[in-house]
Amino acid sequence: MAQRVSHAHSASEPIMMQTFDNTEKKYQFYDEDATRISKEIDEEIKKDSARRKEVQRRQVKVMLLGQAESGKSTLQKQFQLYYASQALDHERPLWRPVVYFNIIKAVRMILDELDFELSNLSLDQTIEGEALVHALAPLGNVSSELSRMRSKLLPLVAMEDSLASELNNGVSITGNRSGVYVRAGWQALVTPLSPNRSRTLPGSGGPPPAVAHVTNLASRTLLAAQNEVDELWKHPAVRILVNNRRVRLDESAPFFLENVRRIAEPDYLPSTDDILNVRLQTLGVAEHSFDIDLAGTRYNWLMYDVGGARGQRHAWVPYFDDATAIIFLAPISAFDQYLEEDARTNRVDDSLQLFTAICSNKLLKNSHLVLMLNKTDLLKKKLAAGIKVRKFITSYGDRSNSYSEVSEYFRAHFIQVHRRHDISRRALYAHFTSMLDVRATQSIIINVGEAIIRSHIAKTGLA
Ligand SMILES: Nc1nc2c(ncn2[C@@H]2O[C@H](COP(=O)(O)OP(=O)(O)OP(=O)(O)O)[C@@H](O)[C@H]2O)c(=O)[nH]1
Ligand SMILES: [Mg+2]
Repeated sequence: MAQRVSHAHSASEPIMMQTFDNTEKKYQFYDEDATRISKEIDEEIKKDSARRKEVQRRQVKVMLLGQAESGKSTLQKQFQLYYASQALDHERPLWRPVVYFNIIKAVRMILDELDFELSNLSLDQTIEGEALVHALAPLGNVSSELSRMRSKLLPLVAMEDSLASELNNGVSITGNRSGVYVRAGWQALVTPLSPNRSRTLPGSGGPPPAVAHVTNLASRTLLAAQNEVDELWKHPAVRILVNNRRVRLDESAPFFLENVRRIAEPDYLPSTDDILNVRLQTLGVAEHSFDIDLAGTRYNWLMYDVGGARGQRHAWVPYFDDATAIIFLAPISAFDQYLEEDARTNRVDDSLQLFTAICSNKLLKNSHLVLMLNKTDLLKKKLAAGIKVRKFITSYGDRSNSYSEVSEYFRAHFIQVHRRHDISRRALYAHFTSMLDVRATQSIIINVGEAIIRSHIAKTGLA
């Protein structure tokens, strides 16, 4: 067996050699070809990687950080208004259900509070309680008047959960005093495709029928109940409760309730002010993208708007290590407020703690840092209404309760945190802002935007 094989082997040797020679040539041919192709692929990979690097170098990643209700999403809208106003216009009709939702939630909260206060009035022995009894006394018995309004408002209030559930992608949420939570990027559900959009958006051609249906129903119900909404908001008992801060409405509620007749019009289209005033809690992280031109070069601006409540903050970290810049928002009007998620923590204290964590975070050591001391308009209003800072922040002591002194006091605290805890001793760019003021905010946006891009250029060596 072995021999036969050996014989067969030797007999076929020349042929085999011949074959081998040919294969060699073929291999050489293949080798040349493969080398050329491989070189081409290498070149392509290099070019592709250079292209990607170039795209990345032109990409500016900005994170908006701060506690819940600090104004992050409002700042995002202001950026959108300045750099991608077409996209905002495109979205305009889709803010309708959210505006309706804001009104309905406020009406429901007022009615709940009226019920609670009027039935517990005689039980409240505190100074505030007695003051309230005293203030309400001249109104006489308002119960029947209020219950008439309540029954007229019932169909409107009944829409809160279905509206929230549609905006919340079908997740049914029971309304409660602390508010209804709406998921991140709700536009994903109701916004048609447009350029300069959030990444999560589908390419649908308009709001799905369920959202459109519930929006139209809310619109009709509001049209029918607008007189009662107006009457309720202007009712002396409600005025007293609001002025005595017994009803804790969302900050934007007065704006919408005062504008209810305009909003109840059947052809209502949300104005820019409406869009800026709307309160919609962000859940998770929403990415927004638009282009910014600076000195003839186009930069792709990626803005990350995060949920600021304590339970949301863990979702921020994965975005930290390549963040070009952090814009930290601290609402300094919140000195008399406490966290919704922890009623013992003063909101300004929480902002200072959060800012300490951001300044000392190693992953953020190379990020450009901007601080916005926001809601200065509300701070001015609160101080003008006689609310004393020292009542809530004892260390404020006997300083004057004037806007200039109070705002400077808060600024100094944030600057001190930065000085003590900043990990890389970088510069801090601080601004006083009022995010509802379009003109003032736009000029800050231009400033901040350019400073961030310049710092990006300096770090990446881009020209
Ligand atoms: N008066 C006043 N209201 C503001 C200002 N900035 C934001 N608001 C309002 O404050 C509310 C909360 O603002 P958002 O932008 O939703 O807050 P946020 O930081 O995104 O909150 P989360 O998404 O929960 O983290 C909205 O109703 C805004 O209209 C401001 O400078 N002044
Ligand atoms: Mg938000």
